[in-house]
Amino acid sequence: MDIDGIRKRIDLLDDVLLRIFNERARLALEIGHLKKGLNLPVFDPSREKRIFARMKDENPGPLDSDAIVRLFERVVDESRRLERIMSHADEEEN
Ligand SMILES: O=C(O)C(=O)C[C@]1(C(=O)O)C=C[C@@H](O)C=C1
Repeated sequence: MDIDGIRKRIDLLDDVLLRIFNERARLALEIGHLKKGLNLPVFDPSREKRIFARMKDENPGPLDSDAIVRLFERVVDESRRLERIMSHADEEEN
């Protein structure tokens, strides 16, 4: 396949990633609301460790374990950020 053909396939995958990143973020926000109601902290390091360990175990490559962990750290970091923004916005409303 030529470069344009491969780029079209990458664009399609990027569309899927975009949808999935946002769907994941929405679920993290739901957890954020529940945690707020239960007075639990946003940051759950043991849960994050389990996510990274599971993704390393399931990783088929060619990305190596370090790359997978870096990517998921980024994703989870953004969920945490969103949960905190939502939590502060709730506080300002009340
Ligand atoms: O599972 C949670 O407790 C979440 O808040 C979601 C999430 C995630 O993005 O997966 C985000 C922050 C936590 O530190 C752990 C995991």
